[in-house]
Amino acid sequence: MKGCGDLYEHAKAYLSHRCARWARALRAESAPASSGRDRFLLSMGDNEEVSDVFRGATVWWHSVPASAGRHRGSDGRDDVDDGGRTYRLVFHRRHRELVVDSYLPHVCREGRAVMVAGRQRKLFTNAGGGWCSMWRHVVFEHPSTFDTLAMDPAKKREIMADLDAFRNGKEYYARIGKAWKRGYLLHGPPGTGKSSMIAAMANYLDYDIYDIELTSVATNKDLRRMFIETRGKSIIVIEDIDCSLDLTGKRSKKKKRPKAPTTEGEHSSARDATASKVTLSGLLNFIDGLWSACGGERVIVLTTNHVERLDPAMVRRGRMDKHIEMSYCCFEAFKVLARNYLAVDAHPVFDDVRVLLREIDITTADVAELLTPKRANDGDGGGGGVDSCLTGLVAALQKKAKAKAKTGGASRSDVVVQAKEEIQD
Ligand SMILES: Nc1ncnc2c1ncn2[C@@H]1O[C@H](COP(=O)(O)OP(=O)(O)OP(=O)(O)O)[C@@H](O)[C@H]1O
Repeated sequence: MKGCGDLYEHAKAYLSHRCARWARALRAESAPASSGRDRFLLSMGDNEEVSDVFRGATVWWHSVPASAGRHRGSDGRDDVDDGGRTYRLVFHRRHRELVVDSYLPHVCREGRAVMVAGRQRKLFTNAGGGWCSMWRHVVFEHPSTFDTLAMDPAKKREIMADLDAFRNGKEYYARIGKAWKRGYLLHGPPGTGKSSMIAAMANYLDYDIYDIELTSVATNKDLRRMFIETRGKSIIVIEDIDCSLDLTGKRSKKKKRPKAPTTEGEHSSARDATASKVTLSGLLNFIDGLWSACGGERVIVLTTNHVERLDPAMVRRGRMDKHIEMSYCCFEAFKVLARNYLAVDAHPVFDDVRVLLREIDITTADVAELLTPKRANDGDGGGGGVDSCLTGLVAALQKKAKAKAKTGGASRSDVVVQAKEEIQD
């Protein structure tokens, strides 16, 4: 049946959902006052039977344990099963067309919806296990969404439209003969929201995340194996790709002296990178070699603070299809933060902030921190908390503007600084 590849799983989810609804209805009838919880999971036990009515036709689902033998239909195929338990569907022969053409697709649709609604997304990682190319996971619960992400709304809409086109593009990719995957390169200074963007993308698409610590992957072969073990509907992330390994030029086998690491993080990455035998060509194969087409529906995201350090082969279009610059905080991004952190859309200092942000490079993380209420009731959308956060931000921006003026001459924001000083005098 078209589009019902996981019929057993869909039927199982559908039946659990039906059972739960019936149980709720029964409980409401017998003890309405005690119906506090409305979410619980039920499933059919072995040898149980559940009936269902669809457009006036009654059907019966039987749950058959593995040991009871698998029923082989006239077409030589098993009943709906996962290699263990089987569901056998019984109905009157006059309903055959209705069941095959309408009821089973309905079960698939509903079952899939139940699975999506109840699915816990996962964050997989290979980090922390030494030379380990095994995935371990935790439940993914990052709260970042495109609503909370501070950036230019037009850019945000463009990215969301791009993700929609990808998610709905199965047939398109098949038609043009391209693997169903898309590469995003997120670049920009630290603290501008690259990780937040990845979490927002995962929440928007409802995908799992595979976060690869490249320095913990021993060889190209391990990297390929890890890719094969990832599932569809996932985002595969390699953060800080520029300091993960010395990938520049390894493809051409030139001996390049690695850049001297500057931070402790870069020191340890450099140590691990020396030990890892993953090469640029291994990584390029991982991103879009033949193996990378297996399974489909994968987004690959690379992040870097130094896009200029990356090998052009790695970031060329077709491999990294969309380059997204996460830049310093602009006024539009500030407005998102002000709404989310302080519940304000307008304030007398907004004009000052607009002028200052045009001149001053400040990360979104820094602005977010300055807008974080410092006392319990500050963030309730009114009162002194809002004023003190916003004036604190303006003061910080003015300080930066002054420092910039000292080193680089006057700027438009000096006008604001001067005006403020005049008022204070
Ligand atoms: N664009 C943004 N929108 C909302 N919050 C942001 C944004 N940028 C930064 N932040 C805030 O700053 C924190 C750090 O941001 P994030 O980790 O996403 O930045 P990053 O660019 O990935 O940094 P790094 O390059 O150091 O990994 C986030 O937890 C969030 O609170």
